[in-house]
Formats: sequence, structure tokens, C-alpha cells
Amino acid sequence: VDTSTYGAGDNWDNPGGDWAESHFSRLTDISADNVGQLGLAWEFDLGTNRVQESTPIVIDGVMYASGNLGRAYALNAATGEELWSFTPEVDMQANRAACCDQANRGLAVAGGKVFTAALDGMLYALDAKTGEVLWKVDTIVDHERAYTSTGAPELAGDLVVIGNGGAEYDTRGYVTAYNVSDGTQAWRFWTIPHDPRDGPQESPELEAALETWSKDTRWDIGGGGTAWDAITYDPQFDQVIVGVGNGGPYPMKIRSPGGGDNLYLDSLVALDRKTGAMKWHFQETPQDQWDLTATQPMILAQLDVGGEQRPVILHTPKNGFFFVVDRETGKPLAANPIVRTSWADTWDLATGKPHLTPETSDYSNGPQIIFPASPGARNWYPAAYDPGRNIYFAHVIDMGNLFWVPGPDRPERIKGGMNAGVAAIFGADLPSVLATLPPLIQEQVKALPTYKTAMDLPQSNEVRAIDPLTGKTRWSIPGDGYQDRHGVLVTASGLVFYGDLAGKLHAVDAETGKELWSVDTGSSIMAAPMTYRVDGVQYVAVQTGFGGGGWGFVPPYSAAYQRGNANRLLVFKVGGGAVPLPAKLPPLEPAPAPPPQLSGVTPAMIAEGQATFTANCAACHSNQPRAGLPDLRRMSGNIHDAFDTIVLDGALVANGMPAWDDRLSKDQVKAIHAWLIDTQGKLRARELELQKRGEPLDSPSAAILSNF
Ligand SMILES: O=C(O)c1cc(C(=O)O)c2c(n1)C(=O)C(=O)c1cc(C(=O)O)[nH]c1-2
Ligand SMILES: [Ca+2]
Repeated sequence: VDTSTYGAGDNWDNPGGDWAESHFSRLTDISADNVGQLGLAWEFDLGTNRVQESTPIVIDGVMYASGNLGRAYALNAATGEELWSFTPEVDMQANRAACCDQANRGLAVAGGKVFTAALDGMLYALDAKTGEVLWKVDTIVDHERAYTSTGAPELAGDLVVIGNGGAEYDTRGYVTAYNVSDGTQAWRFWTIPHDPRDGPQESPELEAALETWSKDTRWDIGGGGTAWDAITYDPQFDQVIVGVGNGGPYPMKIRSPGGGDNLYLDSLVALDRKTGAMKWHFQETPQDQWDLTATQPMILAQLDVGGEQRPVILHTPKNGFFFVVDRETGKPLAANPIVRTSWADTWDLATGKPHLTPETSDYSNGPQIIFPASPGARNWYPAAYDPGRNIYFAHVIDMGNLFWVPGPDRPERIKGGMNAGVAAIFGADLPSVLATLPPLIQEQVKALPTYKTAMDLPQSNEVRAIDPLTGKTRWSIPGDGYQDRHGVLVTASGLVFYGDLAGKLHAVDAETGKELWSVDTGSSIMAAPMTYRVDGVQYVAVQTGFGGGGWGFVPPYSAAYQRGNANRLLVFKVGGGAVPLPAKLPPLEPAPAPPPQLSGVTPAMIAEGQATFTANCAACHSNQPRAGLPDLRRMSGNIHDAFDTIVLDGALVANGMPAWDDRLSKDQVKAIHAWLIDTQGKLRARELELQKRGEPLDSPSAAILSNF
């Protein structure tokens, strides 16, 4: 790896662009002078209509793109001609273990091989020329537990490293390094300890971590600490830096009742590349109860800190702080809040720890509004760093999240199911949802010190230019809504590119934020754009598609809502043509008439069906119009007829609907069905009435109450 240059050139060799994963390009052919003439060079239909979070790779004129579920595509980067494509054979029961859709965040390419991790945790090495499977390895230690893979594999010399997700379920996190040549395991690093009664820990650093967990920790549930997104190889120190995820279950009084920092949750850990031994750790969110992960993308840089050049990591995790961390020592050199933070107010650089504020964040004894919310001040959508300007460009969400503990302090583990142990509502929805909550919760929420803040500014979300060492914003551009996530690209010519859910791709001036160009693509964009050059022509590429966390609410202003969720790869060049827009969808029809209610159904069964649905089905089926998955209040007669075989026997498992016969009884499924029939009837009556009055039908609402 050549670390003498910073930023990507003609090639963009990993999803982050260069060795520093900076999403920064040294190319300057496209500049403020000609960006106005950008037009479509080519487009490629990815053949799906769900989440797209990946940034493509281009090496020597070939583009390698990943799609949802772990699909891979190789294309001629100048023409878009398909060279090959790969769809993994995924065990679709894995959908039940995926919190956030069929997300996939990219490929790794090296030595004639393309690496992709499928949702079910299978890691594939494909022949870069043909797409043929050269080897595959199951990276999951226990399929009884809800592990999935959504992150990009990371190359580290002759190793490829991959983590997994599932901290909301019943998992214990780890990352594994495999030999690029044949897929044999080189090492595995567990991020948190296991039950000490089961024998010694896997490493000395885990023995040390054990001291920070309480004696009565719910080891049976797992503890969390999944590394589901950023793993970054740092060639200068030959170390693999892993961003570790949240604790599970969320509430401390369930997970680790005696408290403790719970290492290495929400930490950056640096591992020796060759052995996987830990070199240092930096915990960004001690005593986590709020899903404030450290898994968000890292950017490596070199910064002047107080007159000294230091190798650093620029990191904006979910928790609302901007960290500059020394790559050699793991010490924080700067830690400034960039949004409201109610779990900690300041950072002490001398001790390397935050000043925690449990009075506004501990929800063990009643609800709290936590800032930032669990979707994070930042999340998987990549930031970009321009070293010449020393500016970090990133989408930032400032909102709160209401948490309380609805169940017992010692719940049973639900095997392979959600075990987060909390009720959660996003701050942006608070004003509309509050009225629907139990009166006691309403009273408690209104008395909170954070209540007024949450009501005065339910949320803001913007693309910002940020100074890394101070966290100060130089300029910002407001987004349309908190479901928007803008991955960002910056070029040495001073252009910042990002897309939005409404379907626009924008180029703005890096110095001022002034818009220089935009185009309506008719397709929702979250993924980060990238740029590359073939035969002297510079291109800008981006994948389109909405989904991931919060996929159940597709905002009406989005292209995904208005024109369908097209998954396309759009590539632009100076002098290119117009972007074809997908056709507008017809207006919503009233819900079809449901069948007669099932025999022997009582109001109590209907209520029970709703509760069972909320606990098991609502994480995917939000029952909102044009959501990522079918709105079950609009089922056709055929689907009603096949309801039991679909839910219990897995008749639609190939489409991603798992079988539930291991977890739900026939009576429970009947109760769910009865509730859906009841709901569909009521929705139909309401929509026929609205139609008669000439008013718009049921529109999606952000007011989703999730019980994890
Ligand atoms: O705790 C986990 O293991 C885990 C996994 C994932 C994932 O794998 O996508 C997400 C999260 N957590 C999470 O907290 C989160 O906000 C999130 C957003 C997304 C997404 O793709 O939009 N995934 C995930
Ligand atoms: Ca999580």
C-alpha cells in the first residue's frame, strides 16, 4: 500500500476510495467550471428494489459493485457493459435476524479476487475475471443466534477481515481474519467477554474487559458488541482498527445489572494485523444503554495537533461527538459534541473519558429522551475528508429518542429473536406519538428536563463542512427529513457530491456549500457517490435505492414513494445525456375488502394478535403504504387464503419471508391474522370514505412505536 499519496486517483480501490478510506479524490478534471455540464454516461439496472448502501470500486477500467444481500456485479467502467454478476444463495431465514433490511456496504478486491459477505454471514471469494466462486467460508459461529453480515470485507495485506451484526438480538460480537489465498482462518477477535463460568477468556484483553462487566451479566443473551460496519486497515501501523457496536439487551439493569463500562462495547480497538492481538482501545460510549455504536466509518489522516504532526483517525460515531484519535496510541486528541448529547456533556482529554449525565439518560426507573437518538448523529453513510482544505464533510442528524423498559428486569432469552429489552420512539416523531402512549408514560415524559428541547427542535439533519479539531461547522445544508442519509464524496477540485431521497444528485462548492449543479434522477439516493477515470475521462458514479434502518417509513416526498424503489447504478460525465426517470406510480387505491373474520375470534384474540405482531413482525412489516415490505393491511384474497402456509411453513421464503413455525403457534398466527383482517376492514372503510370526499388516502406516518 502506497501511503505517500492521499486520496483516490484514476482507481478507487475500496469502498472508501484510498488506503485512508477518505472518500476524497485527487481527480480535478471535473471542476466548478464544467460540473454544470455533467450528464448521464451510462446506467445499469441492479435488478432489485431494496436498500443500496454501497460505494462501488473501480480498478483499471473495471467497476465492482455490491448490491443488497451480498450481490456482486462487474462492469466495464467506461460503458456499463456487464462482465459478470453474482447472486449468493442466501439462507433467507436470515431475514428474521436482520434488524435493518438486506443492507450490504461493499466489496473488497485484490489479487484477482472479489470478496463479498452475504446477509447470512457466508464470505465469498470470487474470481475477478469470471465471478466464479473460488472459495467460501461460513463466518458465523452459531446459527441458533441472530447473526447477519452487512458490512464490507476489509483487506489487510494477505488477510480479509469481516464482522457481523445482531446486537439487538442474542449475539456476542467478533471479527475474523481469513487468508486471501484459500479462506483458512488466520485469527478471530471477540469484542466482549463470555460467561467466566464457561472457562477462561479467549485473550488477556478479554480477561481485563471482564472486570468492567457485572457478576450477574446476562451472558446467555449475548451482550452485543457486534462489528457490523467499519473495519479499517491502517498500513502505517500494520493494524486493523475495528469499530465495535452496542450492548445487548440495551438497558443496563437487564444486561449488566451491577453497571460498569462494559468493554469493549462502543469502542475503537486496534488489532495487530498478523496476530489479531489488541494494541489499544478507546471506548467512545461507556455504560451504553442507547445503541450508541462505534461502528461508523473511520477516516485515516495526518493532522497538525498543537504544533505536532500526528497520525489520526477522524471518527464521528453515533454518540454525537467528533473524535480525533491518535492512531499510534489510541488516545483522543479532540472530542467535541456536534449535536445535542444528553448521555454525556463534555469530554476530559486528560483521562480520555466523557463526563456522563445519568440524570438525563438513565431510563432504568422511567422514560428518558436520549440525544442523539439510536439512529445516531451519524451512521453508516460515509463522510469525506479533504486534507488540503482540512475539512470533514458529513451528514449529521440531531434528534432525540424516547426509551423506557416495558418488560421485566430478567426477561427470558428469545432464541434467535429481538432481545433489546426496550421500547423506543424517535424524537422526530415524539410530538405526534406522545398522545398515543400510556398516560403514566406521558406524564413522566412531560416532566423530563429534555422534553422541551425535544419539542422545540424535534430534529434537524444537514450536510455539514466540519473542522475536525474543533467540531465547528463551516457551512451546512439542511436535508428534507431524518430518513435522508447522505453519503458524501469530495474532490481536490473543491466539489462535494451527495444524493437525497427526493432523487437529486447534488454538487456543491467545498468552501462555501453553494450549489453548483444538481440533477433529478427519479430514484432515491443514500449511498456515497464516487469518482474514477478511464482513458482520460473522469466519471462520477452512485447507486440508488432506499432502505436500511427505518426502512418501514418511506417518506411521501421520496422518489422511492413516488416512482418506486429502483436500484440503479448511475454514472455521469461531462457532456453526458439526460437521466431517464422511472414512471410515476399510480395513486394509492383503497385497501381491498378483507375476507370475513375467522371463526370463533374474540376481541381479546384480536388484541393478542396485535401484541404478537408488534413483538415479532413489526420490525419488518411497518404496515405503511409503499414501505420496504408489503403493507399487510392491504392483502389480497390469495394471500389471505395462503396466510398460514406463508407464516408457518415459509411458502414465500425465497422472497425473504421466513418460516415461523419454530416460534409461533397455530393459535398465535390465527390471532395475528384476525387482527390483520380487523385492521384491513377498518382501513378500507376509512379509505372509501376519504375517496368519496376526494381526499388523499392513508399516507405514511413517521409515528412508529418499536418494541425491540
Ligand atoms: O447492533 C447491530 O448489530 C446492528 C447492525 C446493523 C446492521 O447490520 O445493519 C445496524 C445497527 N445495529 C444499527 O444500530 C443501526 O442503526 C443500523 C442502521 C443500518 C442501516 O443499514 O441503515 N444498519 C444498522
Ligand atoms: Ca445496533
